[in-house]
Amino acid sequence: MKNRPFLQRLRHALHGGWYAFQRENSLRTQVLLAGAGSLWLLGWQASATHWLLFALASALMLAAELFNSAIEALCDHLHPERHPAIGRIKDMAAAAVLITTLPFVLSLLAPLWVYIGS
Ligand SMILES: Nc1ncnc2c1ncn2[C@@H]1O[C@H](COP(=O)(O)OP(=O)(O)OP(=O)(O)O)[C@@H](O)[C@H]1O
Repeated sequence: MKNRPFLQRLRHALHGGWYAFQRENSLRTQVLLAGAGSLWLLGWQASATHWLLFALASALMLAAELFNSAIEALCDHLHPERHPAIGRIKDMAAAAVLITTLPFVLSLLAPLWVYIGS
């Protein structure tokens, strides 16, 4: 199953993303936030640098959420019963997502800072 053709791997990745999107409320919320953030930057006629920062921050946040969802799904599959260790693992994965929301919010505030400073 290793070293499959690129198009096949791409199909698997898109399938995984779509599965997570259908299953996870928080991923859908973050996609919505990224969309709303794009409208916000459009409204500010943001510079290329601000768009780049926003794109990087959004990609980081969405990727972290996908990893979080994958860890949650793995935990639930391997250990469906409640256990303090599973709770801690899920809490750590959630903390990683929380950290990535900081650059996302900062990337949205960047045009505002430039405006206030000018
Ligand atoms: N099997 C378990 N054993 C112990 N605690 C758990 C277990 N499953 C979840 N928890 C606790 O509940 C919290 C929420 O877990 P859950 O799997 O419901 O994620 P979620 O709220 O759907 O997260 P997300 O919004 O990222 O999808 C975990 O962070 C953990 O503290």
